[in-house]
Amino acid sequence: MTSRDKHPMIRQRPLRLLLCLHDQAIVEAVCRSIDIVLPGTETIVAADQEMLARLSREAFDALLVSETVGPPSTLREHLVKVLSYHPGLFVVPLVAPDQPHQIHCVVDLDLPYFLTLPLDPLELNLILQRLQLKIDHLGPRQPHRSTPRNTRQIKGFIGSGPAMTRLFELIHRVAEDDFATVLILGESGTGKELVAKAIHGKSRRHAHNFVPVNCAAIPDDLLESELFGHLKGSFTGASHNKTGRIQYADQGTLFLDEIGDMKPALQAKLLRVLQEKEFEPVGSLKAVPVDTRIVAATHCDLEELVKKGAFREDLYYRLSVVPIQVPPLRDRLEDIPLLLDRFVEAFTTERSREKITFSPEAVTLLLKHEWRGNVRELENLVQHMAILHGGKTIRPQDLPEKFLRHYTPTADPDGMALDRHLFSDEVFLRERAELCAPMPVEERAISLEEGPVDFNDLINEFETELILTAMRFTSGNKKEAARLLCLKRTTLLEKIKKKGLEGRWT
Ligand SMILES: Nc1ncnc2c1ncn2[C@@H]1O[C@H](COP(=O)(O)OP(=O)(O)OP(=O)(O)O)[C@@H](O)[C@H]1O
Repeated sequence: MTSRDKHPMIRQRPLRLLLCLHDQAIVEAVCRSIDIVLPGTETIVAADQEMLARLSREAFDALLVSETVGPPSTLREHLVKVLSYHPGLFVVPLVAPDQPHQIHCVVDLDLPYFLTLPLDPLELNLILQRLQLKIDHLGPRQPHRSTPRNTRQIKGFIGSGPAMTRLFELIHRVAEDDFATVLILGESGTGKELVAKAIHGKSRRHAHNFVPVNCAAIPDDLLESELFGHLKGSFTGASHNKTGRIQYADQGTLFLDEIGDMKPALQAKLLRVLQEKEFEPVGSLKAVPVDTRIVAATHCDLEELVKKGAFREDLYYRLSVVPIQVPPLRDRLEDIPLLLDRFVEAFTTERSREKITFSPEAVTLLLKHEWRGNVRELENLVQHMAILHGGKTIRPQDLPEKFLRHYTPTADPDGMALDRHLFSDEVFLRERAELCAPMPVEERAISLEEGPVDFNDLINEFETELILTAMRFTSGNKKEAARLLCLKRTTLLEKIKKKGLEGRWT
């Protein structure tokens, strides 16, 4: 009879432990003790970069963690994140007594269990026994991640770290005050439009229209009548009265994306709407009252534009009553596993495709990427992978080249070098191109020897061909075409309209 059989209250559920330890000798010592004290335990060893990703995706009973070779703050940073995302997890840091910052970290975070280095086998065994007891009394482990503390989550909006928690809090507060103008700042693809929609959705205006206008995608001469509307005959081509988008946003929210691209004459007219709550359609002298909340967004440095005289200072101050900064994805890498889950679920369900999963090694590489295109880049990657590898687990060698800078093929048990070419970007693009016939984007040799070329004409022509290609490829599905081109749907719609391309892809 074993010692466990003598204690009927102790169940025999095998445990799952995550070890994030930075010395192979310590890993071996811990594994030896586990084999003796907790036989049958599943032990997973992870590098510190993949620790958070694994904890988000899989269920573990405990984490044993020691400090990386990185800066001294790493252990604390990791522990703060782990404790806030997984409050029920049994966390045991391994600390060196001659490293005061490590001891402070345990004390400050009020961690009940820790081990000191060098490891004392008796101390280790004791901790492991406590772990078994605690877990058997607490019942089954929580599947996957738990909801972060103090987060007022917003449906469909992924974000778990402190910066996103603050953002959600701000969205709720701004939504309650229904008049203040909001200026959303952040790099392209960080989710500025999602923030604007969330503010609208949480405000009392939610039953009315949310009207987005991309100021960069509409030609300057059309933007005024798009926004404010016009009277029949007010200019050549104005064959009928037109209602402006601002009117559609009455009682609702007008979202002015890329506000930094708005020309000064129009800025003055917008300022009037903000100050007087009324506007005049083009060609009319009669002011129309309007009750709309204006939410603007930009990836530009508006203060810099003000200094250069390209943006009105008074409008800048009017717009930025409440500035909201959306953090870039590289500053919130902990969200990547959650975003992956969400985008896989959304894309495969919407397109009736087989699901994909990302291997821990692939996730580790994603955590090292710079994400200049932010969340939109991640969303596009998921779609790219789901098209190519539906039903499979994505391994490092399946990822596009740009993710492999930190990858060592020798560490790849499957021999990346052998099948890398099968999954490259070029193959993906070729497959996609073959499906898309006829293919209007031709190979073109541009020679400057024959004289100057018109840069704008060429770019314009290429843009047209690119849009037509995407529209043909998606059989006229604008939403899907916008995805393939990494554009917002509204931007694509504006471009199609501006260039008169409607129907030309058939
Ligand atoms: N936190 C998030 N959770 C879930 N999806 C997100 C999140 N952030 C962004 N997305 C998705 O990423 C894509 C890009 O987001 P969005 O269009 O809001 O970015 P943006 O900052 O307005 O981009 P741009 O500056 O190019 O206009 C959208 O499909 C959006 O739904």
